[in-house]
Amino acid sequence: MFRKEDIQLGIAPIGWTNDDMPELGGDIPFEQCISEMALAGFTGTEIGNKYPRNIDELKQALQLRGLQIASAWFSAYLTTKPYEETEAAFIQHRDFLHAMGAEVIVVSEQGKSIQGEMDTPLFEKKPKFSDQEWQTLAQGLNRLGELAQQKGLNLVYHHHMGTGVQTADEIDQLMNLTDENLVYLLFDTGHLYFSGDDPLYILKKYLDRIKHVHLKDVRADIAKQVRNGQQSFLQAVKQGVFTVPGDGAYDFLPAFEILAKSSYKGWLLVEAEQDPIKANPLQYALIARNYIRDKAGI
Ligand SMILES: O=C1C[C@@H](O)[C@H](O)[C@@H](O)C1=O
Ligand SMILES: [Co+2]
Repeated sequence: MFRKEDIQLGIAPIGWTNDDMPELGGDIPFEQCISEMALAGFTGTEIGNKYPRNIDELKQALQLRGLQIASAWFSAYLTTKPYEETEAAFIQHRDFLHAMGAEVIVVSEQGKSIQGEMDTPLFEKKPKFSDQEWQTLAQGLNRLGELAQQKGLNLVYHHHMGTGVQTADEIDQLMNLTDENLVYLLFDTGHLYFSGDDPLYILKKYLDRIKHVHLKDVRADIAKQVRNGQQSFLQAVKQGVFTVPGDGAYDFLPAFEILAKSSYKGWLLVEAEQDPIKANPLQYALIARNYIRDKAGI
């Protein structure tokens, strides 16, 4: 279905160790994490907090296992802090990713976000941006997008549960307000499904602006409990709302077909944060790898 030369397959470290909740997988060493990624058949990864920040050390550890850095998450605070603060941090992050050979920078606006708050109900307390905040966010992202391109990278915006850019309407708003040649989109199946939106609506509408993909599946019964029980994002993750493709409720086949027919070239990155005690990371990485081989033909 996909042409092998167009696609690189990666997996995020968040199934081994969760940066937001170190109690999930805090004891799993970095080397075990990246060795198991390679063993499961992946050739790339994003960055977790256990990864060495020394460029040569990180490159060597990855090269030994045939892995590359696909990208790394960047938290922007454009709506709540002076632009210059976000810009200074972004430049450092960009230069690190450039040195690591990545081609995209994952950006998420964390101003007003509740995704890291353990007791804040996800659906009831979801932030909403004012008109002024939307303008500030869009202008700031355009400027960051330009900075990314100065080093040959593209900014891909990560819509995310518990943030001001979560729903399909909010993604529409962001895409309308930002420059299509500076701000691109990261398509994350799990966040759209959990939000109650149709991932295919976003995929089809913004196919030309999607430059990075996170493959995340959802356990629908847990998603429903979280919504009805007024639980937080972190509580949802702890309970196992997310899992790898092939283990949850989302059928990836239509999305794979659309991407394969499009001009998409880049990463498909499995990302399934869950408790590694309940879901053995190597076992789940293999479930994902086999599912992708079966459904996407790569
Ligand atoms: O891309 C992501 C990065 C994680 O830190 C985040 O919480 C997760 O849900 C995600 O999609
Ligand atoms: Co993601």
